[in-house]
Amino acid sequence: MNRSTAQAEAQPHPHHRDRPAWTGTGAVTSPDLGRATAGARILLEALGVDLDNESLARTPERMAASLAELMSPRPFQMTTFANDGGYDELILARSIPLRSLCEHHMLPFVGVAHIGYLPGARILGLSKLARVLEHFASRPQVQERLTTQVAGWLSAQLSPVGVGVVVEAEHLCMTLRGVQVPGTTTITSSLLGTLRDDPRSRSEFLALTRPVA
Ligand SMILES: Nc1nc2c(ncn2[C@@H]2O[C@H](COP(=O)(O)OP(=O)(O)OP(=O)(O)O)[C@@H](O)[C@H]2O)c(=O)[nH]1
Ligand SMILES: [Zn+2]
Repeated sequence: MNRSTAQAEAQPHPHHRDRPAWTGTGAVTSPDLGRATAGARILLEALGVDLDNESLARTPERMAASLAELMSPRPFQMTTFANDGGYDELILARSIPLRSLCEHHMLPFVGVAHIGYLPGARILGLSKLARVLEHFASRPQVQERLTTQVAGWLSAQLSPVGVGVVVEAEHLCMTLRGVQVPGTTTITSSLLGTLRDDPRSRSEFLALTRPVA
């Protein structure tokens, strides 16, 4: 068993260029909750919210803590195993719940991801497919980048034959406000290696990620 840590990636990095290549952009640094609370108070008061009652008095603090929580991925161990049996078919985790924060409005987007790969010499602990999704979702995001970051991470960590990631999500900035189109979901995908280049593998992956009727 080969264990390396993804923990370091979640630590603050003063310079973006110091991050591992697969990190991509957008991981947050250590939050200053005191300053965030003061900022939330200013924001709410400027928006005309009266904080002078028991229920709302601690709302700036809760707001700061909630946003920080949504941007704090849980550290996880990266665990791979030798592909001793020479398994060479798709490994796919379907309908993994997803929550992230739209970086344009700081409102949630929620949905599911289907994450799969065709293994090479190593296979990944299954839970890590969900953990890596949470890892990249827990930061200000756009759905396209989230999708490619998860695929890029799997590719870099496992050197698999192919990788496929499909994300389907509802953006509250689009359904609750702004254009207000409830029920609209956005689908993004990132296919690498054989899953991108070989039409049969590609169709099999995309068929398996379609909603079950
Ligand atoms: N490509 C992409 N766009 C996103 C995502 N999340 C939100 N957006 C879009 O970001 C855009 C920001 O557009 P702006 O015109 O600057 O903001 P806005 O005035 O609030 O726009 P409306 O949402 O149309 O009211 C909007 O079109 C959002 O739908 C995402 O994950 N990917
Ligand atoms: Zn948005």
